[in-house]
Amino acid sequence: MRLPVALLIVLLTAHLALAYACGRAEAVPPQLAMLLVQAMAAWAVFTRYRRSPSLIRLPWLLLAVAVLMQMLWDSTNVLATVLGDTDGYLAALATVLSGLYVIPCMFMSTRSFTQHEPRAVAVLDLLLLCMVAALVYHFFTTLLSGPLAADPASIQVVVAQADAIDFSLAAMAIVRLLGARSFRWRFFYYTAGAYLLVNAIVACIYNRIEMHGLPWWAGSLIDVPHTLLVVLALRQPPRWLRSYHPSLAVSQTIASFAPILLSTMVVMLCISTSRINFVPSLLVGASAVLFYGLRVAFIQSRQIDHQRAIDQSAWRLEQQVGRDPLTGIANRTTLDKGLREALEEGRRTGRFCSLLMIDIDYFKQYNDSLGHIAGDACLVQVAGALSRSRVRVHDLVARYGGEEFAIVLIDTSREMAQEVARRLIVAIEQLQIAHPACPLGRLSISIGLAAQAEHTPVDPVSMLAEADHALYRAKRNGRNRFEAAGEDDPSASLADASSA
Ligand SMILES: Nc1nc2c(ncn2[C@@H]2O[C@H](COP(=O)(O)OP(=O)(O)OP(=O)(O)O)[C@@H](O)[C@H]2O)c(=O)[nH]1
Repeated sequence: MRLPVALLIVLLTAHLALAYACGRAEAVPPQLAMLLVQAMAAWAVFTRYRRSPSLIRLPWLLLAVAVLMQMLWDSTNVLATVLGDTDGYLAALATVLSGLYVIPCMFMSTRSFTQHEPRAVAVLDLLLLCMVAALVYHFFTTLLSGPLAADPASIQVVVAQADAIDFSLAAMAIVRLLGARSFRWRFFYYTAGAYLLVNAIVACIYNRIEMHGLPWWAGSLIDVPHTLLVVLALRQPPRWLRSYHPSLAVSQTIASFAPILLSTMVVMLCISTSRINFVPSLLVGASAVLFYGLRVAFIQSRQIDHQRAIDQSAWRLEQQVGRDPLTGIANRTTLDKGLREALEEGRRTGRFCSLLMIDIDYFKQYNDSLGHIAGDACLVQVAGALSRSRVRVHDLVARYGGEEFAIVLIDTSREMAQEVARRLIVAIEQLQIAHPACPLGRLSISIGLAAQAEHTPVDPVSMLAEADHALYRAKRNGRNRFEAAGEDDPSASLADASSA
């Protein structure tokens, strides 16, 4: 930091001394010193660019390009003086560069720089800014050539126009500083905003002094914003910049407002240039409005796509949360919810539901003799067979836990549920899953049945307890069978399903 500051002091002193010695601000030697100060500013910004993480590199690069364009603009003026540019080509080129300098500044102050922004939006902004640069050039050249050039009022219009542009650029950067939530972005807008503001003030003073003839020291004014830029870009950022945190609402409002600033600024510019260049101003102004509309349309369509993707993943997540990961059927949470809804529906409509609790017989022995992997595969097979054997699509087949399953049969009477239970026992038999440790030699299930009645509570716990109790009886009574709750009388006990 010490070396650049020392160099800067040498250059600033040299500028003043050379201007004093030459007696003119526009003399070539002092202007060369000024160009070196600008080169230092571009180098300082470029150093920041190289040190920044990739997401924030582009704005620093744009700021460096803006300084380089100013440098190019001043170099063209120096060259015109050295060559004694009689045809005014170099002066015209300087005017073009003064217009182009606006582009990177506007771009860095109005872009959102988010990765989600569609590429088409960046292209539209760039296109609009190129049109603005062309308009500014056209406007300046019309005013400064031909009959209007002799009129002092023309010069005043150009100066006022330039001031309006410079102060708007500074204002845009400062507004972005107030809305930046990340410290790195705040630091960028702080540096850019301070530079653009001082640049606008200096240009405003310089242009007004120039109208009455420049004193020898006036050129040093142009060094001020560039000196500031070197100091700000190389120095440690001030502390308040770290502690300032805009709220999310403020930050979002400013970020979404930035593109409107660009269009508004272009339309205002077009209104003021339309007095001299009516058709080009009208074209650029209309494009600003049209491009803003297109930008909103592009962003909205991208947001609809994002929303759709979010909805899909939320739906997938919901499915996963309510599913048993091994068998893919509903899990205990979904069962509780589905059973409660079925009970409420039954109570409201009088179309009662039934519940089957299903348990695989001797499953511990199955695991012990064939291993847990085979046990898992067996659970998947049983779950598939139960799902295929349900009566209605709305019937809920769930894994209750371990080797226990449950089925909620909507609008199903006790008699119909008994019929379903019988069918399920047969369906598992038909799977013909060998079970060496089972007396039957193949896998079987036992079922406990509970049917909803007028008095059944809507809370699923009591119905689950009833069905579980019936299941316990089915196990006790020999397995491979079903029992219905409330039929404790052995004569009412339902027959072995295989004999049904
Ligand atoms: N492979 C596998 N086994 C499981 C899983 N969940 C529970 N089990 C096993 O299931 C067996 C259940 O055993 P028990 O509760 O004694 O019941 P059972 O052997 O079927 O006897 P009964 O129900 O009386 O016929 C235990 O050995 C558990 O380890 C699972 O996800 N995968």
